[in-house]
Amino acid sequence: MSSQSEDHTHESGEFSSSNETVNRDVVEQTVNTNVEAEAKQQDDLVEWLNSMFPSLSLPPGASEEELRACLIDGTILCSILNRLSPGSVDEEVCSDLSLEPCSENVNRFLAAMDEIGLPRFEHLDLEQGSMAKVLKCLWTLKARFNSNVGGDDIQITSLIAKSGNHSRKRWKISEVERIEGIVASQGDLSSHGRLSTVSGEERRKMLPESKFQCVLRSNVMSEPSAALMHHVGHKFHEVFQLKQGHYADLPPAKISEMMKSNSLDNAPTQSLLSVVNGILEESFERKNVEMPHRVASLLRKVMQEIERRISNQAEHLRTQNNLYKAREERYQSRLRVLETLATGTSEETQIVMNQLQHIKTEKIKMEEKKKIEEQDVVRLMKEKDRGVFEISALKQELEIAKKTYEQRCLQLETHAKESEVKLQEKLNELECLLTESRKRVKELEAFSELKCESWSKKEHSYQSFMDYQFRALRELKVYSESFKLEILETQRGYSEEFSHLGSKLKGLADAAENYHMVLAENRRLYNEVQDLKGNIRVYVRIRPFLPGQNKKQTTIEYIGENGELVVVNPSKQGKDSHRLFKFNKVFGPSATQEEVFLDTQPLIRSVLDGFNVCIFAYGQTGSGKTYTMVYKPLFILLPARYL
Ligand SMILES: Nc1ncnc2c1ncn2[C@@H]1O[C@H](COP(=O)(O)OP(=O)(O)OP(=O)(O)O)[C@@H](O)[C@H]1O
Repeated sequence: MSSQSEDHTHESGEFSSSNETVNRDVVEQTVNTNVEAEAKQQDDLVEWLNSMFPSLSLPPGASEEELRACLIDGTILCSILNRLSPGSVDEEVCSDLSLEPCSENVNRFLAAMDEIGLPRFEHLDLEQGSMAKVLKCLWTLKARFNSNVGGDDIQITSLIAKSGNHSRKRWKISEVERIEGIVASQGDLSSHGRLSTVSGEERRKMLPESKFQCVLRSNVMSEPSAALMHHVGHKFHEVFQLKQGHYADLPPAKISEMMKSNSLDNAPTQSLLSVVNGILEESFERKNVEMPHRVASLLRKVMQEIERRISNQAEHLRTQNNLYKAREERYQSRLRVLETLATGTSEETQIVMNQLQHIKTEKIKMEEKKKIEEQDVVRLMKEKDRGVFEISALKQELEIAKKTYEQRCLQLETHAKESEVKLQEKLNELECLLTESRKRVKELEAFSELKCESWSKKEHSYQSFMDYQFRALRELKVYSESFKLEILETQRGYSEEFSHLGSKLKGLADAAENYHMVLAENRRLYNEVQDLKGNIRVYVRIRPFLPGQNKKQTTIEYIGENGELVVVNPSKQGKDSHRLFKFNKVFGPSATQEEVFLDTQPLIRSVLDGFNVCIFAYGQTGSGKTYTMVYKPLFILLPARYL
């Protein structure tokens, strides 16, 4: 298959040997070409299968899946092989193929293919994925076995060579003989140029001849055609028919004729070599006898012809080598293209695998969902049973309720009849009451008439009272007018008095202003007096004995009115025992808090006048400093004008 597509590509020139960088267009073209070729091969296969097994009735252009469905059980495959090569698969087994597992049939077919030596496929190729390998196998089978005697002979030859002895065991002897007969009928394959398609190893097996003879048989030795051989090579045939020692006896005219003509060019190489061998053997036999000049010339001429052919062969081999190299490069580029395609296909396969994985995941989810739904169904069935049970219970309850309701209705009807009787009685009573009420209404109407009369009398009396009040009101208005006149008169008198008092008040304000001036002067004079009394004054207060103290141990001997104080010192004698001190004032033990405050009161007045004053107490602990300084009713004694 690849060989054909390769040839096709080569013919159409889609791939050139210099196409190192394969661009996308070329790739696409190649792919399209391959796809078209594969589609054609697939159609041919379908046609072939239909021709072999009409019962299959495969549609033209059947898809791979249709072919897979047809071939997957292996029956058709075994039948094909038995048709092409009867006995490849056991007939008895084949007749019972329907009872065999599918894989067994396929196994037999694959084993037979292995024995024959044709390319096979794997089970997986037949079961899933691309059918390319399976189709390729069938195509090869068709190509190899379909070629009969008049068909592609070299393919049959190749098949035999490849199959070897191993495959012959399975093949019928008659079949092998038939094909070998075909090969034998080919004669000299080199003359037809068909051996070139067979590999060197196969060629060696097929033609176990000497290397030299193989060279002679090669088509690249510029052998003359059969027609030419028939036309001009008869002379060499005659020479070849000569017995040893006769080359020297050939007439010179004949040798000249052979050398002058184009016979050498057209003679087969084998004949030329036979001539050389003959001449050489003859010269060896003659030993010391000199070879005739004409024979030597013929030998030289023949040798020159052989050399020319060998050089042509070498040139041809070089050309072939270059051709093979070019083809190899072309194959390399095609391989790269196919690798690129394979990479793309693997990516697509990866995507498909991912999608498959996704589908599997979704399938698992769906199964889980289905399980949940089944559980729901079971639950719903249970709920339904429970509902049915509840409905039956409710029906029973409804029956009971219905009976109860009927009894209740009967009771109510009885009660309604009793109530109706009672209501009738009540109605009678109410009619009696209505009659009585009407009587009362009449009585009340009479009473209301009486009341109306009394109310009319009262209205009359009220009317007279109102008239009296209106009269009194008019009188009051007259009085109020007179009062207004009096008030105006009084207001006038008051305004006169107010103006008089204003003049008096102005005089008083003037007097008060003079008074303030006098008062300021007085204050100034007062503070001047305080200054004159002394800015620093020292007072002494003698604390009385506290309860529990001995009153006889006093050191105060004399307290003068003018601030003199005499203190006695018992530890000293004479004049030094008495000391006289002079202060602004001395308060004795009997002096009260009020007395002390009265003496300091002017200083506090000076403070209120804005002068700075400081009073502090000095003395030993417990001498009465706090007692003296703290005098709570101090402000009560301030003169009223400073408050
Ligand atoms: N003139 C007084 N008349 C009666 N009791 C007094 C007099 N002076 C002081 N005392 C009494 O003497 C005691 C001591 O007085 P005070 O606490 O005033 O002394 P002090 O000098 O302030 O003492 P300290 O320096 O420890 O504060 C107090 O119990 C107080 O009542």
